[in-house]
Amino acid sequence: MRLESAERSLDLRSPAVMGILNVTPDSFSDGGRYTDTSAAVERALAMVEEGARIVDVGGESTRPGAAPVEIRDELARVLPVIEGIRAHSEVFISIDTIKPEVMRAACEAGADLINDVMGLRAEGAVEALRDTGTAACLMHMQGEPRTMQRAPRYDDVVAEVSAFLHARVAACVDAGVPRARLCVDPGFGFGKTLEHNLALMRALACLAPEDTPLLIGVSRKSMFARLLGCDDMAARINGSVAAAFWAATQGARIIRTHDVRETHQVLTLAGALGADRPMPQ
Ligand SMILES: Nc1nc2ncc(COP(=O)(O)OP(=O)(O)O)nc2c(=O)[nH]1
Repeated sequence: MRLESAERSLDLRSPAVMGILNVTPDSFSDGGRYTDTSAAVERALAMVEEGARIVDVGGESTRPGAAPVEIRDELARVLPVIEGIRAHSEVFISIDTIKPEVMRAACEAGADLINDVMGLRAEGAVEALRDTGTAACLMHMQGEPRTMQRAPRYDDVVAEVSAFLHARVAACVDAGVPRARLCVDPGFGFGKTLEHNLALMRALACLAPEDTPLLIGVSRKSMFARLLGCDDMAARINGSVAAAFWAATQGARIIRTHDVRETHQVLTLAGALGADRPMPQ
């Protein structure tokens, strides 16, 4: 399995680690740490050394209640960082944004993947993907960041999230985007209760369209606070890496994480055990 972009191709026969680089002042777990461009580029290169095969650059927090960011401010945050990483590394770079204008500019600056928590539903987003020739991650969210966690409700969360991911892939393919450039993500914590998140974790192997890589992002999320009783962010790493191991056994191909070294070690173990592929049903 591979994920194709205009300039690079990602081999996903074994799961890839996507290192999170939030260049925001208010991201829920690492906000404010990498607002200086050189510090952000240094962190990106360090994550590559630790085993990241994708670096996910985000300029706008998507946590519940986060303040929206103007296009010009988001561009000012992400473009220098993408250019700086590209000047030093051939690593796959993703841009975590919902705005088509930011997608286009980031891809121009060297990004290979559009990571859109809205599943490319904004007007012009699918066209931006088609025109830039990059890859994309299509994520499910119920509602919008400001309100999504107020009262998430589904008749069948697995069926509804899977149907959404199939529909977004079809929409992109119908618009002329090759399937080989697409991956999908159930969107843990994006309009989901703990029970919804756990149901999706149990059903990972059946969420994505056939031959479409599955990306998951549970790193340090509040689902672990409730389940494991660990409010402290650092204490959530055990749940995060255990979930990464589980996801690999269920066929997930990209694991989005703040803790790159630890996640890479866990996925290396999964590979050594022959466990990083879907278990026979
Ligand atoms: N594809 C994908 N992208 C995502 N982007 C942001 C967050 C939220 O986490 P984080 O980036 O750490 O926080 P913030 O949005 O506050 O910057 N989660 C996902 C996710 O689960 N999947």
